[in-house]
Formats: sequence, C-alpha cells, structure tokens
Amino acid sequence: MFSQRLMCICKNARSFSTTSLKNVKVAVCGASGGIGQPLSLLLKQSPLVTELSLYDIVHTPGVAADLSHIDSKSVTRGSNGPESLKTALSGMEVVIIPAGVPRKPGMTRDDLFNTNASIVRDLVDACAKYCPKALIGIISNPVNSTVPIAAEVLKKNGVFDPKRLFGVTTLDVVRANTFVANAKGLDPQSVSVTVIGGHSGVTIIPLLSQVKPKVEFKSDELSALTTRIQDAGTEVVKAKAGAGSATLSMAYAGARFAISLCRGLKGESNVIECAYVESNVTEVPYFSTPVILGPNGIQKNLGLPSGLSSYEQDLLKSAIPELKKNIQKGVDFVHKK
Ligand SMILES: NC(=O)C1=CN([C@@H]2O[C@H](COP(=O)(O)OP(=O)(O)OC[C@H]3O[C@@H](n4cnc5c(N)ncnc54)[C@H](O)[C@@H]3O)[C@@H](O)[C@H]2O)C=CC1
Ligand SMILES: O=C([O-])CC(=O)C(=O)O
Repeated sequence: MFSQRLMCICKNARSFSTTSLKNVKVAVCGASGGIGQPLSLLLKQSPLVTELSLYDIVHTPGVAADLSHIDSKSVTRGSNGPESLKTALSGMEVVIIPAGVPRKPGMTRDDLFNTNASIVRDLVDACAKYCPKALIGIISNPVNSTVPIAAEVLKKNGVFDPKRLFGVTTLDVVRANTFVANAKGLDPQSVSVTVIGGHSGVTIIPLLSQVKPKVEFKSDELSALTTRIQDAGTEVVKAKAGAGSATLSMAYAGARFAISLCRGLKGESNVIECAYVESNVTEVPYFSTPVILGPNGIQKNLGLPSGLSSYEQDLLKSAIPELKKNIQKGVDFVHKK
C-alpha cells in the first residue's frame, strides 16, 4: 500500500525510533476531509507518532473510532468543534492543517481565499494559544496566502518562530518526480526533482535542469513538462468534475512531509524537504526552497540551488509578482480593520 519511498521513510523512522527517547504527538486539523482521512490513516501507521489528535468540525468521533482499531502503537483521539480545540491541540508537537474547501472546475486556488483564510486564521490562533511551539504545516489553499496569514496570526500572539511554520508543497515534488520518471522510463522512486517558488500556477518552479539522476530534455519537452507540473492540481480538479481536488496524492505527500518533520524533531540528520517558508533567498518574504529539518524545525534553508538555467530564471521572474500579490493579500487579511 505504501510506495517504496514512504515505506522507506517509515522503515527509517522505525529503526530510528528504537534508539530515541520520545516519539511525537501529531494533530491533523480538518481530519474528516478528503485529505484529512487518508492522511490520518498514513500517520496512524507511522511508528514515529505516539499520539494522533484528529480535529474537525464534523464527523471526528467516527473517524477517530475507526482509526483507533488499527493495531499500531499511537493513541488516536478525535475532537469535534471549536470548543474542543484546547483538548485537540494542547501538547501537540506537529500540527498539519488540511481544513477548508477545495476547488471546483473553473476556480483558481485564490478563489478559495474568502472561505479558507478565516479557517486557517482561527486554527492557527488556537495553535498559538495551546501549542505555541508546534511545527505547523499548512495544506489549505491558497497556500501562497494562507502561510502569511498563519505567520501574522502567530506574530499577533507573540509566538512566531519562522523555523516552525511551513506551507506544504510536497505534492509538487511528488508530481514532478512521477512525470519526469514517466517521460524518461525511470523508476519514480529513484527520481528527485527540486521544486521551488510557491503553490499555484506560474509560482510552481520545477528545476528540471537539476533532476537527480541527470536527465536531458529537448526544449519542447521541457516546457510541456513544466506546464504539466504547474497545472497538475487543475488536471485533478477537472478529472474529479466537481467532486473536489487532489486528496489521495496529497495525503501521501502530506504524510511524507509530516513524517519528515517528526524525523527532524527526533534529531535524525540530513532530513531535507522543499517547503514554502519565511525566506530571504529572493525579494519575496515567503518562498519554497529545500530546507534541512531538525529538532527545532528548519535547521538550515538551503536556498536557491546554484546554476539555474536561463529558462528557470525566467520562470522565477514570472513567479515573483504573483507571489508578492498573494503574500500581501494574506498579510492584509489579518490586519484589516
Ligand atoms: N497544499 C496542497 O498541495 C494541496 C492543498 N489542498 C487544499 O486542502 C484543503 C482541503 O481539501 P480537501 O480535504 O479535499 O477538502 P474537504 O472538503 O474534503 O475537507 C476539508 C475538511 O475541513 C473541515 N473544516 C472546515 N472548516 C474547518 C474548521 N474551521 N476547522 C477544522 N476543520 C474544518 C471540513 O469539515 C472537512 O472535513 C483545500 O483547501 C484544498 O485546496 C488540496 C490538495 C493539495
Ligand atoms: O489544485 C488544487 O486546488 C489542489 C492543490 O493545491 C493541488 O492539487 O495541487
């Protein structure tokens, strides 16, 4: 059921957990949703997770009861509705947030702002109060704006630590690995693509000149692959024809990211993921690059890989104005009168 890569992450986590002192308490906010349920299932199988706290505004008791019968060691509990946020979040070390509405065909991620901005604001406000040191991973769209919203809320509460807040862009990496592998007849598990920027359209910048193992692309192949990676979310939205957006692949990607956070927290070395974080590597204040994860969240931002091709530099130039606009929209939302 797990792919080799997630399997491998889990196996590493298993051998690592036997030598370390404590495991990790993880909360999923939006746990009853299309992403939340399979994400929680994957996390329930991780030996790194001691306690899995499932929070949603509907159906959480049922989802928690169901998952709690799985014979892995973590304790699962469900909390339903805002009055239970304190119970859901107190003591949590990792909080993953896939709460909010998904797109329908014809919508952009930014069209979700009006509904999802306040959902993320209120959940992160609760994190600030009940688990101010938690590593927070935001899945809810539009990620380019919801991460700045989360940062401003944490700042308002006096607990913002830029090393502990992440926009989850792992699905872009997972997709890029898959599409490159398919194009080149490789095993997707052996391919590693760095994806930088943000998480919508032109802000998604796959660095196809730096794929490991090294592969060559003709220029039309390069632009077709880049466009497909940038539009992959829309590809799923169209295929689901009104029934939502990516859930299963996002659950896989979210689990990979959450487990990487746990591995870093436990002191494993050289845990690297791309994530959308507060950043000074470009002129925009939030930007996704590879980061090394450690016991306090980001140990090191690896920044822009050197030697971007001129094609990638052009992609970067197109991404910056869109990111600036998305970020400002998030910041303004929190400070509006
Ligand atoms: N970062 C990424 O790569 C991706 C992000 N997404 C985004 O993830 C979000 C969730 O997508 P789905 O799971 O498909 O949606 P969904 O509608 O299936 O599930 C969302 C869940 O959030 C819950 N929810 C709503 N308000 C809440 C609140 N105030 N507190 C706690 N829970 C609340 C709902 O009850 C529901 O269970 C969407 O915004 C979507 O655009 C989706 C795919 C990829
Ligand atoms: O496209 C969407 O709305 C959901 C998403 O972020 C993705 O699948 O990358």
